[in-house]
Amino acid sequence: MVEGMFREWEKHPGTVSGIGPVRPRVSETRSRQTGDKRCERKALRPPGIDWDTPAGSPSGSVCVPVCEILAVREADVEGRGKTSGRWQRLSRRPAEGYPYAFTVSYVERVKQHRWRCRDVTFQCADGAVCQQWIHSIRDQLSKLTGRPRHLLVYINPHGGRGRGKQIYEEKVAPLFSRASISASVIVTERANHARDHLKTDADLKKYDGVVCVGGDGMFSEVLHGLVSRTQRDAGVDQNRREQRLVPCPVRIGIIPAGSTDCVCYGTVGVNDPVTSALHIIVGDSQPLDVCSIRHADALLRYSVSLLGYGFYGDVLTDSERRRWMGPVRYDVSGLKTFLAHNYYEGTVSFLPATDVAGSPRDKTTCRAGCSRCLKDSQAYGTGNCVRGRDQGGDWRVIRGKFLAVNAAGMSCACPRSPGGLSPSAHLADGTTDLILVRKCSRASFLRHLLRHTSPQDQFDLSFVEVHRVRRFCFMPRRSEHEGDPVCSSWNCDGEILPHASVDVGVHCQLIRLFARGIEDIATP
Ligand SMILES: CCCCCCCCCCCCC/C=C/[C@@H](O)[C@H](COP(=O)(O)O)NC(=O)CCCCCCCCCCCCCCC
Ligand SMILES: Nc1ncnc2c1ncn2[C@@H]1O[C@H](COP(=O)(O)OP(=O)(O)O)[C@@H](O)[C@H]1O
Ligand SMILES: [Ca+2]
Repeated sequence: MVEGMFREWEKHPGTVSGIGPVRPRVSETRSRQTGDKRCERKALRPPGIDWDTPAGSPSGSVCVPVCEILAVREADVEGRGKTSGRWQRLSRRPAEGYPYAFTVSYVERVKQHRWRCRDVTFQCADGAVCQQWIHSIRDQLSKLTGRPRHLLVYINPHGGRGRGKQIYEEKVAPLFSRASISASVIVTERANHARDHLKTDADLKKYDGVVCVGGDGMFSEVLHGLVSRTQRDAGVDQNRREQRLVPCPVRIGIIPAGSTDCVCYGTVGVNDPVTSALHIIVGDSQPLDVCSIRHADALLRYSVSLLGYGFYGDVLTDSERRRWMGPVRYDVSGLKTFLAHNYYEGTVSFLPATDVAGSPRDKTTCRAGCSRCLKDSQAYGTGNCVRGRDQGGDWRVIRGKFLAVNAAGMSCACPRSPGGLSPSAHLADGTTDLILVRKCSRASFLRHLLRHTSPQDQFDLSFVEVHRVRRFCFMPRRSEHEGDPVCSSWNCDGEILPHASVDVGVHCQLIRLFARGIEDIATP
């Protein structure tokens, strides 16, 4: 019976609609919105009855890849279904003669890279058949490797608009529990709480992933905690440049609840907590390059998105005093910094990534399953980074007065700038895009800034240059006149780095996120 029933499934692995003689048939397509979740009632007909539609795609049928099924559960036959612990009426009374039912939750793509959890309930005449469906779907799900079962979650209760806890409890925890994922939750009590806990105390063997609920600053804490812990466990001294860093075995999930959320936005395509929770549940994996920032050979910090000196450093320094304003602080500080129009003198030396096919101006964006990341990382080696100063090619040196020196390890797309600082940057190719904005008039700089908000090329300006690099160094010029604003600080993924002189290298694919890159599909 079971074999007959699922024979078709084996022929079409990964699709529910191919189950065969008891293929789900639509009895009603009316759906109703319940917050983020829609309920819909469908009927399963037993073999041989009213089997009029040819195989393929009967009208109204659902075809869901198994890897996008989130959960399956028995449904109540009295016309009520169980949702998040609360009883809830389904849209229709059970069809006559079909007293058994089960509900499948699966991923539905909605607008702009957003995912939603959709429920469909199938009715069934026979209780044993119903159980076989449930067991078979569960069996298929259990064969999917890479789905997390146990997660360690850190929530920053003060990030963004201060809604991290609420977002987790209302939008994320119910999805995790539906997918039978257990979560140990820590609400942080101070800055660096998550970093320190990961560095020393957390029993990482118990978890398949670490999740942070907050902004880029909170992500940065988890990044530092995990990378340091991994190196310590592997006996690697991260302060010694010549040591190759060991990639982190534990994936990181980001539930966006911050002010910019650019790491989430640039790896998922949107900063939406439900979408990110669903990417975690299906066990996505996206490798990410990590820059190490050193000063006099000692490690200062790691960064994955923006490393910005001058304009973005000054915006961040000013914005820290205005935290009480919430995310709008960046606009206020941005305007103030723009009007101040400070420039900084210094020397940038860098090692161009001549061995990669792409360039920052080639308009080939990094998308889910990016072949360029795959090719370039294989050639370069995971965790690898150019170490010796003399290793790997010809350094270039540029001296000048800069409004901004930025390095974008990924696009840095965010709601403010959907293309980001470097729209063609790759998530996992082992390079970072070094953007130099030379001193120019306010009007010219404004033109450059405004282009971040449109498809226009922000690099196509005489005072801007961009290079894809493996490593770079910045050395500020010392002041000769007292009172000159000689040094800015670095904005390192949204954290202030008070050093001006730095040496930055890219470690190819040092970490992995519960994401898949931005999907290149037409959404409904
Ligand atoms: C005139 C409009 C110009 C818009 C230009 C937008 C460029 C935006 C590029 C943003 C790159 C962001 C990279 C991410 C950095 C984050 O790691 C980091 C931390 O995030 P978290 O708070 O979530 O922890 N965020 C930031 O450092 C914030 C950077 C935001 C910069 C905003 C700049 C606004 C500039 C406004 C200029 C106004 C000029 C108006 C003249 C009339
Ligand atoms: N409980 C806490 N109290 C104060 N600061 C915290 C706490 N937890 C985390 N932080 C710090 O808050 C800063 C901002 O966090 P983040 O989640 O990135 O929000 P935002 O995007 O609004 O900046 C980070 O530097 C982080 O280290
Ligand atoms: Ca990169």
